[in-house]
Amino acid sequence: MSDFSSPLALRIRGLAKAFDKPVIAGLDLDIAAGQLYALLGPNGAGKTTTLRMVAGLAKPDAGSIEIFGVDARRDPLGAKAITAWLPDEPMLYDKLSPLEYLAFVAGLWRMDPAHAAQEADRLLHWLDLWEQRDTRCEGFSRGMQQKVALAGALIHDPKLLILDEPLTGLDASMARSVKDALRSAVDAGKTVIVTTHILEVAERMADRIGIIGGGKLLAAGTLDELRDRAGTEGMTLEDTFIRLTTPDAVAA
Ligand SMILES: Nc1ncnc2c1ncn2[C@@H]1O[C@H](COP(=O)(O)OP(=O)(O)OP(=O)(O)O)[C@@H](O)[C@H]1O
Repeated sequence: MSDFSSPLALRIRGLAKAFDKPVIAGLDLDIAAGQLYALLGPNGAGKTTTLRMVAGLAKPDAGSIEIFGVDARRDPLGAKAITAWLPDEPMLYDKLSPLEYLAFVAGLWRMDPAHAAQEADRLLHWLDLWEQRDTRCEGFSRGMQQKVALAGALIHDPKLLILDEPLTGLDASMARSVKDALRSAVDAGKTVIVTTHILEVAERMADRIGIIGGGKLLAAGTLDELRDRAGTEGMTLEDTFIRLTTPDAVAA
């Protein structure tokens, strides 16, 4: 059962991108608003490339991308204003403290400084970084840096939040705290897209899952829908993923 009663946060049609060979070739993808969506696929399937095109960091060769109805190719600034992108290795200015970093990012978005300071307070409390607000980021653990980067991604109150492998390298407790933050962002009305190789994360967290392979969307749906499609009822997402991404997978 598809859930497209809510508006679409992301609508992709016919997306194509080649480097020395085609990576994405005719990708169609719909993601409804207010969900946590996990984008899966084998190594090199083009997940990061797709999401970089959505975030306006790579130019598609063909196709269309709409973010909450905003055409990201015609109106890149309008699309960026409602989108946050968190790469797998977020870049922080590590000589800055979290408060300074957030003020800097807010400045790039030309936010009103008083409003930005309020938002920074709220985010730093929410992400449990308040005690470290004036400490330079350079000494922070990877998980803390990830959370500062997440705060930076959220400071301009984007509707769509895209995170590339947000849990890589985090210990169990930090991973839990990032997962909780993402879930509460969805509960607060945001749409969150994550890529992950940790299938258990997709299995437990995602409202819907999309699997990319061969440059296209191979399958999408809830875990149960994917299992139905793969004929792996009662089996794990890993079994389902392997079934759907092997060369004789069920055609989309
Ligand atoms: N800037 C680039 N120049 C040349 N090739 C690139 C570039 N970016 C990506 N590629 C190639 O595009 C393909 C898809 O890469 P991409 O990082 O999008 O895959 P992915 O699904 O995110 O993979 P992974 O799961 O391993 O992170 C790979 O073969 C990669 O080498």
